[in-house]
Amino acid sequence: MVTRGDGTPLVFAIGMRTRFRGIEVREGVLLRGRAGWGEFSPFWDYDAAECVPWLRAAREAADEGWPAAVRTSVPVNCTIPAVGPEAAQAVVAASAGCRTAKIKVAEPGQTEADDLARVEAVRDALGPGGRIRVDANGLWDVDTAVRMTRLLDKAAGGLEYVEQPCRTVEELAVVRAHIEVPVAADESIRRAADPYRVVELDAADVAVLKVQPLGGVRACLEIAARIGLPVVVSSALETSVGISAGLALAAALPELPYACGLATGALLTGDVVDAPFTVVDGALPVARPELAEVPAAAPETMARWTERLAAVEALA
Ligand SMILES: O=C(O)CCC(=O)C1=CC=C[C@@H](O)[C@@H]1C(=O)O
Ligand SMILES: [Mg+2]
Repeated sequence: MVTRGDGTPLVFAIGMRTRFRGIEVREGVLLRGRAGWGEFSPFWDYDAAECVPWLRAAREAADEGWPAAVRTSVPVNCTIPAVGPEAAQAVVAASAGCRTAKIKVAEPGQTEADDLARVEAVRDALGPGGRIRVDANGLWDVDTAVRMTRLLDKAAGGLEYVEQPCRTVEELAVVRAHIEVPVAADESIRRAADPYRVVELDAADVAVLKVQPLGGVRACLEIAARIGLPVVVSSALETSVGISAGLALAAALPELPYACGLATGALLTGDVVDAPFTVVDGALPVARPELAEVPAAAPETMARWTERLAAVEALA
């Protein structure tokens, strides 16, 4: 495991610009190997066993590197947290040419009217040619998912897809049978014992692939080759170290029919590399940036991650 000069692991803690996925600080550990740097940064609601693929992804990045790229640039979507209409339009305006927007909906404590207003505002900012997808993170029941997808489809002037409208694969299948909007499976793949059940149950049109939760670029390429659905690459809100792994996956996929959710560096107030990824004309370059001087995290944060890493390494 890489350490700072004094033998402590390289733990980072970076503030989020906006609360997203219930977090306000993004933490993790950077590992160095002969191939470069890897990022191990599972969210804290993952237990040690669920963190094993995250560690495998970090070790793949650090020790092996990634398969050959078939493209040098990846189109990306902008990611819009559960913010008000004006703030949502500001994200689109600052997205440096993204033609696709993914909008968080079904945020706990917010109303359906909040979601409809946010989606309408994004369509207004994006213009008629842009693509809009929404992500409910599995928080709707089936009836709400059917009703809200239809309403959001109208508010958006057409949705590209609805991501994880309900929690279970069975529920996704029922919703999919009752709506016109394509369904993208995310948690039903990355937190599932069997990621292929979404196909067995005819529950999704699109598969979302995230490198860390699914165990690395090669593991994701295997799912992409076997699942028989078009895939979209999405981040786990990583620093540019972790994003470079997502870009390596997007670069190695034979087909890339959707803009990828890899511009999430915009959600962080800082980074761990000298030249953080910056969107140009709605795309990111396939690259592996050099590490900067990473400010030391607080002692209790260091201790927490050192303990977590040891616990997961014991299972890996
Ligand atoms: O896909 C994107 O546009 C950005 C990444 C993103 O939306 C997410 C990252 C990590 C966990 C979730 O909060 C969320 C998702 O569910 O896809
Ligand atoms: Mg999602």
